[in-house]
Amino acid sequence: MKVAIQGIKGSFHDIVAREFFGESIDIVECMTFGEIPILLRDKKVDSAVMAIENSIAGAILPNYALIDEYNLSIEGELYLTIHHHLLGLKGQTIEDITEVWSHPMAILQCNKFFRSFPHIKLIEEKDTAEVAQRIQKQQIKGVAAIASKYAAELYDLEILEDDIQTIKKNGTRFFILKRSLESPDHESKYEGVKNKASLKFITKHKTGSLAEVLDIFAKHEISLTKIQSMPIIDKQWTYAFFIDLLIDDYKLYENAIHLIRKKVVHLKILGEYQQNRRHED
Ligand SMILES: O=C(O)C(=O)C[C@]1(C(=O)O)C=C[C@@H](O)C=C1
Repeated sequence: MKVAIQGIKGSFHDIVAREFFGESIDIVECMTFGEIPILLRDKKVDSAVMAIENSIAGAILPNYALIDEYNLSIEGELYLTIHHHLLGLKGQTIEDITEVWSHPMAILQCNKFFRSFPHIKLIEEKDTAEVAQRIQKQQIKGVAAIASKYAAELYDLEILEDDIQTIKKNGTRFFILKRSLESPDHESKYEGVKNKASLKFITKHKTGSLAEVLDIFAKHEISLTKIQSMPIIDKQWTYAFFIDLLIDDYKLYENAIHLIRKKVVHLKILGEYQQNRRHED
Protein backbone atom coordinates (compact mmCIF):
# COMPACT_ATOMS: atom_id res chain seq x y z
CA MET A 1 0.00 0.00 0.00
CA LYS A 2 1.59 3.26 -1.16
CA VAL A 3 0.62 6.51 0.55
CA ALA A 4 1.66 9.95 -0.69
CA ILE A 5 2.41 12.59 1.91
CA GLN A 6 3.61 16.19 1.91
CA GLY A 7 7.09 16.15 3.41
CA ILE A 8 9.58 13.49 4.48
CA LYS A 9 9.90 11.03 7.36
CA GLY A 10 9.33 12.91 10.60
CA SER A 11 6.88 15.42 9.09
CA PHE A 12 3.41 15.74 10.59
CA HIS A 13 1.99 14.09 7.45
CA ASP A 14 4.25 11.09 8.08
CA ILE A 15 2.95 10.82 11.66
CA VAL A 16 -0.65 10.96 10.39
CA ALA A 17 -0.12 8.39 7.61
CA ARG A 18 1.27 5.86 10.06
CA GLU A 19 -1.38 6.60 12.67
CA PHE A 20 -4.15 6.07 10.10
CA PHE A 21 -2.81 3.12 8.10
CA GLY A 22 -0.32 1.48 10.48
CA GLU A 23 3.41 0.96 10.06
CA SER A 24 3.36 -1.41 7.08
CA ILE A 25 2.78 1.21 4.37
CA ASP A 26 5.23 2.59 1.79
CA ILE A 27 5.44 6.35 2.14
CA VAL A 28 5.89 8.39 -1.04
CA GLU A 29 7.37 11.76 -0.11
CA CYS A 30 6.23 14.92 -1.94
CA MET A 31 7.76 18.33 -1.51
CA THR A 32 4.60 20.20 -2.57
CA PHE A 33 0.89 19.59 -2.04
CA GLY A 34 0.42 19.90 -5.81
CA GLU A 35 2.29 16.62 -6.48
CA ILE A 36 -0.20 14.60 -4.42
CA PRO A 37 -3.23 14.58 -6.78
CA ILE A 38 -0.98 13.83 -9.75
CA LEU A 39 0.46 10.74 -8.03
CA LEU A 40 -3.08 9.60 -7.24
CA ARG A 41 -4.33 10.28 -10.78
CA ASP A 42 -1.40 8.42 -12.35
CA LYS A 43 -1.95 5.47 -9.99
CA LYS A 44 1.55 5.81 -8.51
CA VAL A 45 -0.01 5.66 -5.03
CA ASP A 46 -3.14 4.11 -3.53
CA SER A 47 -3.92 6.83 -1.03
CA ALA A 48 -2.71 10.19 0.20
CA VAL A 49 -2.68 12.36 3.30
CA MET A 50 -3.28 16.10 2.97
CA ALA A 51 -3.55 18.78 5.69
CA ILE A 52 -6.69 20.87 5.23
CA GLU A 53 -6.94 23.20 8.22
CA ASN A 54 -5.18 24.18 11.41
CA SER A 55 -6.78 25.51 14.57
CA ILE A 56 -4.45 28.54 14.75
CA ALA A 57 -3.56 29.28 11.12
CA GLY A 58 -6.92 28.37 9.53
CA ALA A 59 -7.79 26.66 6.26
CA ILE A 60 -5.25 25.68 3.61
CA LEU A 61 -7.36 27.04 0.77
CA PRO A 62 -5.19 25.78 -2.11
CA ASN A 63 -5.79 22.23 -0.88
CA TYR A 64 -9.57 22.65 -1.21
CA ALA A 65 -8.92 23.72 -4.80
CA LEU A 66 -6.72 20.63 -5.48
CA ILE A 67 -9.30 18.21 -4.07
CA ASP A 68 -11.99 19.83 -6.20
CA GLU A 69 -9.98 20.16 -9.42
CA TYR A 70 -8.79 16.54 -9.41
CA ASN A 71 -12.13 15.18 -8.13
CA LEU A 72 -10.41 13.43 -5.25
CA SER A 73 -12.49 11.43 -2.84
CA ILE A 74 -12.24 12.07 0.90
CA GLU A 75 -12.05 8.66 2.57
CA GLY A 76 -11.26 9.73 6.09
CA GLU A 77 -10.01 12.47 8.37
CA LEU A 78 -7.61 12.68 11.27
CA TYR A 79 -7.13 15.45 13.83
CA LEU A 80 -3.56 15.56 15.09
CA THR A 81 -2.45 17.56 18.10
CA ILE A 82 0.49 19.63 16.90
CA HIS A 83 3.39 20.55 19.18
CA HIS A 84 6.02 22.66 17.47
CA HIS A 85 9.57 22.78 18.83
CA LEU A 86 12.59 24.83 17.87
CA LEU A 87 15.33 22.38 16.85
CA GLY A 88 19.03 23.01 16.36
CA LEU A 89 22.37 21.24 16.44
CA LYS A 90 23.47 19.95 19.81
CA GLY A 91 25.28 22.64 21.79
CA GLN A 92 23.42 25.52 20.12
CA THR A 93 21.16 27.82 22.16
CA ILE A 94 18.44 30.17 20.99
CA GLU A 95 20.93 33.07 21.30
CA ASP A 96 22.99 31.48 18.49
CA ILE A 97 20.05 31.34 16.10
CA THR A 98 19.67 34.04 13.44
CA GLU A 99 17.39 32.18 11.00
CA VAL A 100 14.51 29.74 11.37
CA TRP A 101 13.45 27.64 8.39
CA SER A 102 10.13 25.79 8.25
CA HIS A 103 6.93 25.02 6.40
CA PRO A 104 4.79 28.20 6.02
CA MET A 105 1.89 26.66 8.00
CA ALA A 106 4.25 25.84 10.88
CA ILE A 107 5.67 29.39 10.83
CA LEU A 108 2.13 30.84 10.93
CA GLN A 109 1.37 28.76 14.02
CA CYS A 110 4.42 30.10 15.87
CA ASN A 111 4.43 33.79 14.81
CA LYS A 112 3.76 35.09 18.32
CA PHE A 113 6.78 33.29 19.82
CA PHE A 114 9.12 35.02 17.37
CA ARG A 115 7.87 38.53 18.29
CA SER A 116 10.24 38.28 21.27
CA PHE A 117 13.13 37.48 18.91
CA PRO A 118 12.88 40.19 16.23
CA HIS A 119 16.43 39.54 15.00
CA ILE A 120 15.49 35.99 13.91
CA LYS A 121 14.63 35.82 10.22
CA LEU A 122 11.77 33.42 9.39
CA ILE A 123 12.23 31.61 6.09
CA GLU A 124 9.60 29.48 4.38
CA GLU A 125 10.73 26.01 3.35
CA LYS A 126 8.99 22.97 1.94
CA ASP A 127 8.78 20.77 5.03
CA THR A 128 9.43 20.87 8.78
CA ALA A 129 11.29 17.54 8.89
CA GLU A 130 13.34 18.16 5.74
CA VAL A 131 14.84 21.25 7.39
CA ALA A 132 15.68 19.22 10.51
CA GLN A 133 17.36 16.57 8.35
CA ARG A 134 19.33 19.21 6.40
CA ILE A 135 20.58 20.98 9.55
CA GLN A 136 21.97 17.66 10.78
CA LYS A 137 23.36 16.44 7.43
CA GLN A 138 25.08 19.72 6.59
CA GLN A 139 25.86 20.61 10.25
CA ILE A 140 24.27 24.05 9.80
CA LYS A 141 24.91 26.35 12.76
CA GLY A 142 22.86 29.49 13.51
CA VAL A 143 19.76 28.00 11.88
CA ALA A 144 16.89 26.25 13.65
CA ALA A 145 13.93 24.23 12.39
CA ILE A 146 10.34 24.33 13.64
CA ALA A 147 9.36 20.66 13.76
CA SER A 148 8.02 17.78 15.83
CA LYS A 149 9.68 15.99 18.73
CA TYR A 150 9.75 12.92 16.49
CA ALA A 151 11.84 14.87 13.93
CA ALA A 152 14.23 15.91 16.73
CA GLU A 153 14.74 12.25 17.63
CA LEU A 154 15.06 11.05 14.03
CA TYR A 155 17.59 13.68 13.03
CA ASP A 156 19.36 13.86 16.38
CA LEU A 157 18.75 17.54 17.05
CA GLU A 158 18.34 19.37 20.32
CA ILE A 159 15.06 20.99 21.37
CA LEU A 160 16.13 24.61 21.96
CA GLU A 161 12.60 25.71 22.94
CA ASP A 162 9.56 23.50 23.30
CA ASP A 163 5.89 24.08 22.54
CA ILE A 164 6.41 27.33 20.66
CA GLN A 165 3.01 27.40 18.90
CA THR A 166 0.96 30.53 19.69
CA ILE A 167 -1.34 28.69 22.05
CA LYS A 168 -0.75 25.34 23.69
CA LYS A 169 -3.80 23.65 22.20
CA ASN A 170 -3.00 23.39 18.53
CA GLY A 171 -4.35 20.89 16.04
CA THR A 172 -4.29 20.18 12.33
CA ARG A 173 -7.01 18.32 10.50
CA PHE A 174 -5.86 16.01 7.71
CA PHE A 175 -7.84 14.34 4.94
CA ILE A 176 -7.18 10.81 3.75
CA LEU A 177 -7.68 10.97 0.00
CA LYS A 178 -8.27 8.47 -2.75
CA ARG A 179 -8.40 8.67 -6.50
CA SER A 180 -11.05 10.51 -8.42
CA LEU A 181 -14.72 10.16 -7.56
CA GLU A 182 -15.40 8.92 -11.11
CA SER A 183 -12.64 6.33 -11.11
CA PRO A 184 -14.11 2.86 -11.92
CA ASP A 185 -11.61 1.00 -9.73
CA HIS A 186 -12.51 3.12 -6.75
CA GLU A 187 -12.30 0.68 -3.83
CA SER A 188 -13.37 1.40 -0.29
CA LYS A 189 -11.18 -0.65 1.95
CA TYR A 190 -11.84 1.57 4.92
CA GLU A 191 -15.57 1.00 4.90
CA GLY A 192 -16.84 1.80 8.35
CA VAL A 193 -19.47 4.03 9.87
CA LYS A 194 -19.98 6.99 7.58
CA ASN A 195 -21.08 9.66 9.99
CA LYS A 196 -19.51 12.71 8.38
CA ALA A 197 -19.62 14.18 4.89
CA SER A 198 -17.92 16.94 2.94
CA LEU A 199 -19.80 18.68 0.10
CA LYS A 200 -19.24 21.46 -2.37
CA PHE A 201 -22.10 23.51 -3.75
CA ILE A 202 -22.72 26.67 -5.74
CA THR A 203 -25.94 28.55 -5.09
CA LYS A 204 -27.96 30.66 -7.51
CA HIS A 205 -26.98 34.31 -7.31
CA LYS A 206 -30.16 35.53 -5.65
CA THR A 207 -31.12 36.83 -2.23
CA GLY A 208 -31.48 34.13 0.40
CA SER A 209 -30.17 31.24 -1.71
CA LEU A 210 -27.50 30.24 0.84
CA ALA A 211 -30.03 30.62 3.67
CA GLU A 212 -32.39 28.21 1.84
CA VAL A 213 -29.68 25.53 1.74
CA LEU A 214 -28.80 26.05 5.41
CA ASP A 215 -32.48 25.91 6.29
CA ILE A 216 -32.79 22.47 4.67
CA PHE A 217 -29.91 21.22 6.84
CA ALA A 218 -31.53 22.75 9.93
CA LYS A 219 -34.95 21.20 9.18
CA HIS A 220 -33.28 17.77 8.83
CA GLU A 221 -31.45 18.31 12.13
CA ILE A 222 -28.09 18.09 10.39
CA SER A 223 -25.29 19.73 12.27
CA LEU A 224 -22.60 21.51 10.24
CA THR A 225 -19.03 21.43 11.55
CA LYS A 226 -17.50 23.80 9.01
CA ILE A 227 -18.42 26.13 6.17
CA GLN A 228 -15.77 27.52 3.86
CA SER A 229 -16.22 29.77 0.86
CA MET A 230 -13.83 29.52 -2.08
CA PRO A 231 -13.56 31.81 -5.09
CA ILE A 232 -14.79 30.42 -8.41
CA ILE A 233 -11.77 31.55 -10.38
CA ASP A 234 -13.31 31.75 -13.85
CA LYS A 235 -16.25 33.87 -12.59
CA GLN A 236 -14.60 36.74 -10.75
CA TRP A 237 -16.03 37.59 -7.28
CA THR A 238 -18.34 34.60 -7.14
CA TYR A 239 -17.97 31.80 -4.59
CA ALA A 240 -18.50 28.09 -4.01
CA PHE A 241 -19.21 26.70 -0.54
CA PHE A 242 -17.54 23.72 1.05
CA ILE A 243 -19.43 22.25 3.99
CA ASP A 244 -18.62 19.50 6.49
CA LEU A 245 -21.57 17.97 8.30
CA LEU A 246 -22.40 15.18 10.70
CA ILE A 247 -24.67 12.34 9.56
CA ASP A 248 -26.78 11.12 12.48
CA ASP A 249 -29.45 9.53 10.34
CA TYR A 250 -28.43 8.53 6.80
CA LYS A 251 -32.02 8.71 5.49
CA LEU A 252 -32.45 12.30 6.72
CA TYR A 253 -29.09 13.20 5.18
CA GLU A 254 -30.12 11.68 1.83
CA ASN A 255 -33.41 13.57 1.90
CA ALA A 256 -31.62 16.82 2.63
CA ILE A 257 -29.17 16.25 -0.25
CA HIS A 258 -32.07 15.44 -2.58
CA LEU A 259 -33.81 18.74 -1.74
CA ILE A 260 -30.61 20.79 -1.88
CA ARG A 261 -29.77 19.41 -5.34
CA LYS A 262 -32.94 21.05 -6.63
CA LYS A 263 -32.03 24.44 -5.13
CA VAL A 264 -28.42 24.84 -6.18
CA VAL A 265 -26.68 25.15 -9.54
CA HIS A 266 -23.98 22.61 -8.60
CA LEU A 267 -23.52 20.04 -5.86
CA LYS A 268 -20.70 17.54 -5.42
CA ILE A 269 -20.22 15.09 -2.56
CA LEU A 270 -16.50 15.11 -1.88
CA GLY A 271 -16.69 12.20 0.53
CA GLU A 272 -18.62 10.38 3.23
CA TYR A 273 -16.40 9.00 5.94
CA GLN A 274 -15.97 8.21 9.60
CA GLN A 275 -15.66 11.22 11.86
CA ASN A 276 -12.42 11.44 13.83
CA ARG A 277 -12.86 12.99 17.24
CA ARG A 278 -10.71 15.99 18.01
CA HIS A 279 -8.10 15.21 20.63
CA GLU A 280 -7.97 17.54 23.60
CA ASP A 281 -4.55 17.68 25.21
O1 LIG B 1 5.77 20.28 7.35
C1 LIG B 1 5.15 19.35 7.89
O2 LIG B 1 5.65 18.62 8.76
C2 LIG B 1 3.76 19.09 7.50
O3 LIG B 1 3.32 17.97 7.68
C3 LIG B 1 2.91 20.21 6.94
C4 LIG B 1 1.99 20.88 7.94
C5 LIG B 1 0.86 21.68 7.21
O4 LIG B 1 0.78 21.69 6.00
O5 LIG B 1 0.02 22.27 7.92
C6 LIG B 1 1.29 19.88 8.76
C7 LIG B 1 0.94 20.12 10.04
C8 LIG B 1 1.29 21.38 10.73
O6 LIG B 1 0.11 22.18 10.72
C9 LIG B 1 2.36 22.13 10.03
C10 LIG B 1 2.72 21.83 8.76
